[in-house]
Amino acid sequence: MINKLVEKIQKTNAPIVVGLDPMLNYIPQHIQDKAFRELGETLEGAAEAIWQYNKGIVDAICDLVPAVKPQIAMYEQFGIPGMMAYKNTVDYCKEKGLVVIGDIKRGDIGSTSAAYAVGHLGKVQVGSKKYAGFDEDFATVNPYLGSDGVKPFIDVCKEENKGIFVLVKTSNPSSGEFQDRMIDGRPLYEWVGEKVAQWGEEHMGDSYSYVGAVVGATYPEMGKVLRKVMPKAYILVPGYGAQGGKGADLVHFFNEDGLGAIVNSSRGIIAAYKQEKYASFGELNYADASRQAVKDMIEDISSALNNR
Ligand SMILES: O=C(O)c1cc(=O)[nH]c(=O)n1[C@@H]1O[C@H](COP(=O)(O)O)[C@@H](O)[C@H]1O
Repeated sequence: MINKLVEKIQKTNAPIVVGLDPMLNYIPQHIQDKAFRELGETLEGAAEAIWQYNKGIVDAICDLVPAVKPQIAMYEQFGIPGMMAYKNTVDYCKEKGLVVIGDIKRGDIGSTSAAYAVGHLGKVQVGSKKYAGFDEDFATVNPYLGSDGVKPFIDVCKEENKGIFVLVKTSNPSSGEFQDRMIDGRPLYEWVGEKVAQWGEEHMGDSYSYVGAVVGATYPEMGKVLRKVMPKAYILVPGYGAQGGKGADLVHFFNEDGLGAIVNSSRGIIAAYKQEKYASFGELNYADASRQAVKDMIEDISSALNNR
């Protein structure tokens, strides 16, 4: 999967992942009205609205980008119907040839992590049969329970040729509360980055590891250090757009070959039609606004990389 991701990034020339983090208040009124007419103002109605909204966006952007990252919380809040919308989204994106990064941020004690890994990336044994559950291509993993929580994911990744992105330095304002704490003269995120590089050696693709890292666009200086600490880890970089990250902040997350990082934007793309810049598209053409926002993001990142 890491090889497929790298190939698709090279083919599209777009080191970009579109975050599918649907909130009801981003969903155009006509989509909500139709779903509520059919299914009522219910969890089912909300899930249908999310699914139709996602489908419109995916159809509009699937030829431009290599990957999408559905954030499971946005679906989970709508209970079982929400989870069905998540699964439909994962399957639809895969059908469209997109690499799917399930943003599930799991991590627990060993046996529990193993169950999460099987449920999202692997196959569960039922009697003599095996079934895939959610079947994403990659998942995000929280490593702060230590190796026991991460290793089961790596084991499943080896069996299934799938990958993970391990949280190293997150984009949120309070991420430093714990992650920046100095331990033996180095911040905790650097220790975690070093561990990611070691875990990564266990499962290498052609040029990058199946074990990637998450480092927020909002901390470019730390990104620069972490790029060197984990030379073979693909870095998933959230925080672009809505959280303030810009193309110019991102250059050090990439290796000299222009590879090594993939930048996420969720609200900045999927709710683009709500921004003044794209308002002329109108609510009905929300997906065209998302397409234009993707093109602008590609341009912003390529020109930053060309000018470095
Ligand atoms: O793992 C992530 O994707 C993630 C890590 C991180 O440090 N910061 C972060 O924002 N994210 C996710 O990236 C997405 C950012 O969304 P926007 O701010 O709307 O682009 C959300 O799905 C977050 O959960």
